Amino acid sequence: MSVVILDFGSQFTRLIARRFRELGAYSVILPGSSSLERIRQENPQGIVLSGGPSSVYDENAPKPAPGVLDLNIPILGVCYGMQYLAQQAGGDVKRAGKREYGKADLTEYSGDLFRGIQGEFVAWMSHSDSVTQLPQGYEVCAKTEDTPVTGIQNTGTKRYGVQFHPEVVHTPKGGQLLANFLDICGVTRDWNAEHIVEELVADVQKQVGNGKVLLAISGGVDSSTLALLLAKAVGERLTAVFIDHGLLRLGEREQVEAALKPLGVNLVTVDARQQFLGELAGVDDPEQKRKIIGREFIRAFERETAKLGSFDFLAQGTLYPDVIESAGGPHSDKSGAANIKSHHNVGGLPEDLNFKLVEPFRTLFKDEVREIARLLGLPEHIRMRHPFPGPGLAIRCLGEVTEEKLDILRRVDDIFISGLREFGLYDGCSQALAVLTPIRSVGVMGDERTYSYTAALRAVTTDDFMTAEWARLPYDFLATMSNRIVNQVHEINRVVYDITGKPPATIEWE
Ligand SMILES: Nc1ncnc2c1ncn2[C@@H]1O[C@H](COP(=O)(O)OP(=O)(O)OP(=O)(O)O)[C@@H](O)[C@H]1O
Ligand SMILES: O=c1[nH]c(=O)c2[nH+]cn([C@@H]3O[C@H](COP(=O)(O)O)[C@@H](O)[C@H]3O)c2[nH]1
Ligand SMILES: NC(=O)CC[C@H](N)C(=O)O
Ligand SMILES: [Mg+2]
Repeated sequence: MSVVILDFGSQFTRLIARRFRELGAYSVILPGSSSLERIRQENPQGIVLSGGPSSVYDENAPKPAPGVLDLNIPILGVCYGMQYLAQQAGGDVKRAGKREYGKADLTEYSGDLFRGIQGEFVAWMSHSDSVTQLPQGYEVCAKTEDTPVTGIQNTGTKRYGVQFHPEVVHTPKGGQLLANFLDICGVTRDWNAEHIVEELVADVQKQVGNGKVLLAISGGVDSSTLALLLAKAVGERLTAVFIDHGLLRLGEREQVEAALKPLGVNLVTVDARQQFLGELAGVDDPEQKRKIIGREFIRAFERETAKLGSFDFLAQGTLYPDVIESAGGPHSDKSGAANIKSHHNVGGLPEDLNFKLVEPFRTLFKDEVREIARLLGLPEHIRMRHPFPGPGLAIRCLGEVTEEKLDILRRVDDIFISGLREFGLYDGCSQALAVLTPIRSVGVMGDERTYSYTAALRAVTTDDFMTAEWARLPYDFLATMSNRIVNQVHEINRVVYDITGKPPATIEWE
């Protein structure tokens, strides 16, 4: 039993599934054009038609397969999905006079979808088309000032539509609306992290059969959690490989080895410092750096495979944000989204990959992986560790990466991160980092002129790393950090704090 989400290309389709998971409901995302037979295999109790970039009146507008709308189960259309429902039932959809983008207040709302919801309802909008004529059998159940038809319902056939996106966090009461839809469908809400683990274990076993799995492990949250999951799924047929690419932080190799030991996973550490730094020499373009790192990771795994015996499968702790940001690359999803940066484990992978990838977390978000980690008993200090990107300090050393710059950055980073812990601020940030910029500026120290590098500090708060706010760290703390860095790292004479959110910036600088 499930809810089937038909995807018409919205950026937020995965968020619908995510909200259902949070509400304890099992859902499956299928392409919008899936056949009726395929949809029936999932035994759905309800269907969601997602949003999407097309307009329903376009000649080639994507549509659900014939018969889907005749299924005798509740259907919720979101944005494009609502416009499609309205059009199919004989209503009209046109480019609106007033487009809505961002937050809008519902001026009126009522009906089954809004049961139990009171007070103001802030709805996040992203549309240029609107339902201009209500189809027969439907009534309006929500309005905004600019869009008189913002919600529609046909309680007889149990067809519902909303013009806004209930799945995004910027629609604060959207979760309640989706919960109401689940109730209308009669979905039992007993889906939880335990089920997810069972399902992931079964999927891995099905994919891998009797094969051997090499796990790319970094000591980070995702790959450490994956180690525990894979140990459950394939037991002894698992070998974890940790690459020291020379781009790690101060003392990180020893710390990771010590932290992973108690997990009881068969761990091999590979010293690939020369190889990575050699390949990166002279390269200053961020995308090129990322691609080189992605490729060298794979080459390092291949060399280990040659030593350790054959491995068909390479497991990585890839998450959904890595996939969506790497869109368009050789190992990314063909979602039509823009390429923001090639994450080393997705868009940065070489075309000639000789492993089959095992990536059970590919559709999940960080906080969900942390829930799985809790269930699998990952120690808290690993579970709540800030993420550290696979390309490591290479993407925080802007421009060309050299041993000298890495050494400077390591010392700055260590002062900042230890400082956050010392002042009890580490857990309040989702991620913190230091960047070595290529900017040199004039300073005065000990009455002498200096002409040295600028370091940037960055700390953000976020749930899912898709969007982020810069952390409001106390001025006194920042002052202490600036002081310590300039005093202890002689190559730095200026420290700045990054006060940009994501968007418009990203978390890493490259
Ligand atoms: N030094 C490394 N050695 C081996 N594999 C690595 C290394 N760094 C990253 N990886 C692989 O790349 C994947 C993606 O890295 P990413 O940093 O997103 O995840 P993570 O390190 O597991 O967790 P976190 O996001 O908490 O740092 C990892 O899950 C792991 O499979
Ligand atoms: O393993 C990784 N390989 C990569 O290539 C990579 N690029 C960014 N990140 C991490 O992803 C999150 C979002 O980062 P951005 O806002 O910079 O895109 C942040 O947590 C980043 O640290 C990476 N992790
Ligand atoms: N977010 C959406 O689903 C948008 C639907 C349609 N393209 C519109 O502009 O109204
Ligand atoms: Mg990491």
